[in-house]
Amino acid sequence: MVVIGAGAGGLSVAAGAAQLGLKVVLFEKGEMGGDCLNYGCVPSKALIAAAEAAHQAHAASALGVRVGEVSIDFSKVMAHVHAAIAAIAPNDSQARFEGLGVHVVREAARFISDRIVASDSLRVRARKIIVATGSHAAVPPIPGLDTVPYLTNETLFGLTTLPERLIVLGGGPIGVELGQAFRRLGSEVVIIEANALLGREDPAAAAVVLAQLRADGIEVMTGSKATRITSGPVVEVEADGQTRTVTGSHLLVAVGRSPALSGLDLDKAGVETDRNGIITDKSLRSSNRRVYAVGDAAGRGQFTHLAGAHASLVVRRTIFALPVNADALQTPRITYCDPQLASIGLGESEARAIHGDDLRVEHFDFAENDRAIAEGDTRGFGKLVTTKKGKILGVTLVGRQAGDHIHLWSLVMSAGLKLSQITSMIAPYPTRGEIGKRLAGQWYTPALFSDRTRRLVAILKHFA
Ligand SMILES: Cc1cc2nc3c(=O)[nH]c(=O)nc-3n(C[C@H](O)[C@H](O)[C@H](O)COP(=O)(O)OP(=O)(O)OC[C@H]3O[C@@H](n4cnc5c(N)ncnc54)[C@H](O)[C@@H]3O)c2cc1C
Ligand SMILES: NC(=O)c1ccc[n+]([C@@H]2O[C@H](COP(=O)([O-])OP(=O)(O)OC[C@H]3O[C@@H](n4cnc5c(N)ncnc54)[C@H](O)[C@@H]3O)[C@@H](O)[C@H]2O)c1
Repeated sequence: MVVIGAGAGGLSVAAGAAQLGLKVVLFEKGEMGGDCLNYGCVPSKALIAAAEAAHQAHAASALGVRVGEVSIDFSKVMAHVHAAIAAIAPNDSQARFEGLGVHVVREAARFISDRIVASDSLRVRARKIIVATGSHAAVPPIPGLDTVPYLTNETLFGLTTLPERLIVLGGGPIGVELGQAFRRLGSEVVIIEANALLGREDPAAAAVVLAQLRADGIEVMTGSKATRITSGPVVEVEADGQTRTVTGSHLLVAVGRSPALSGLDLDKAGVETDRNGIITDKSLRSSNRRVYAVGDAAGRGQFTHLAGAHASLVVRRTIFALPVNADALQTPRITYCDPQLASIGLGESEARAIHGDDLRVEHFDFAENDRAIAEGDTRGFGKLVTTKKGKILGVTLVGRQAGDHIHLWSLVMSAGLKLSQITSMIAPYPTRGEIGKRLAGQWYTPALFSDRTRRLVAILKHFA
């Protein structure tokens, strides 16, 4: 087996296949661990941890805790970011994978034919080839952008001084997480978003995040398109037919991701692609029956946990010849801003577009959750969307640590559990996680306390 790319997806396939006794050649042209370890999840969450600590220090006075003046030592913050990468790196290292029996080649790979892959020093004829080359920051064709220096996720974590005024282009998960982190570390931040902030998520949940970003002092411009960029950087922005300029000290481009497929010579292998990535069937197989795609390169979503899920499907399919279905995966999505926004399955409007009136929506505010009250942080809510018969279609949670509380729903949806199984669970008190059981319980409330049930109880009491 040949695996191209040693990120979350490629490493998981390589580890699984090698431990099952296959001969595996793994090509990696950059850092072992790919985007997640080096330029994505790990450094961003380490930066967010520092920003959160600064924010909590400021917020402590509301709970009666006085903290002295809070100041940021940016070089120490960055040292923490790089220490987190270094602590996790051994898991993804060349030495570890060679120890598992993988032949690791630190070179760029490309297709020579439908089953031959080559790098500068090696040529391999493979039975199965897994493309796990990930994605990179999309650079939009905004006039002038190519004439000014700008940051992407690949260069941002190399900063040695805190940006004075950071302009963030794009209000998706990357722009929101990093924009808020830099604001809380002391930068002035402007987020320029062409449409709605976190536009793929429930609008009411995104509004809770938007309110917090503004309370943090971030200037969030929604419905605002960057139309020209000149040095400064100065960004010309169009909104509601008006043009205004935004000036900063640094510019971060976070307007989406493009699959990293250039230089692979996929046409020589007959592998078809579209703008999202390699076109695959439900078993993640491409138009070439020997070639599979996983992770960001497969264009089915961009999450480390999804890349890992793809890897296990590909191992099952290619090694055990078992049927698998990547179309049926239920993938949780979490934006690690504060408050966190976590969701799985369909949002309310998507569900309505598919199921029309055959829909029920349960809503529960953290303001009614005892733990949230005790913590003095009642921002956010949970929303459960089902069919009228109770089939679970999706869940959105927005609030402190919402990401940890979407796990329940990930299990429920992937295992096809019923709402009644959630209500029969004992949820420990007082936890924010109780919101899951409350949403499920609320679904039964109208039927439980209906006139019909009362009439039934009136009859039963004569026999009890
Ligand atoms: C700032 C940021 C924050 C993120 N935060 C999160 C998060 O909190 N949670 C989450 O789930 N996801 C997060 N993501 C997304 C996550 O990083 C990606 O979904 C994940 O890394 C995809 O894994 P992958 O294996 O598909 O690709 P990658 O991790 O990108 O790995 C691909 C590898 O292939 C190599 N490669 C490419 N072409 C070739 C070639 N021709 N030959 C040899 N090697 C090649 C690359 O060098 C790279 O190492 C974040 C992304 C960013 C940018
Ligand atoms: N916590 C996580 O799991 C996490 C964190 C970061 C990234 N990711 C993954 O990486 C993906 C990419 O994130 P992203 O935020 O770069 O992309 P995105 O596509 O999710 O959001 C980009 C935003 O930029 C806006 N935009 C596009 N062109 C613009 C322009 N010219 N001017 C102003 N705004 C413009 C879009 O409207 C969109 O809202 C995510 O969708 C996610 O799958 C995950």
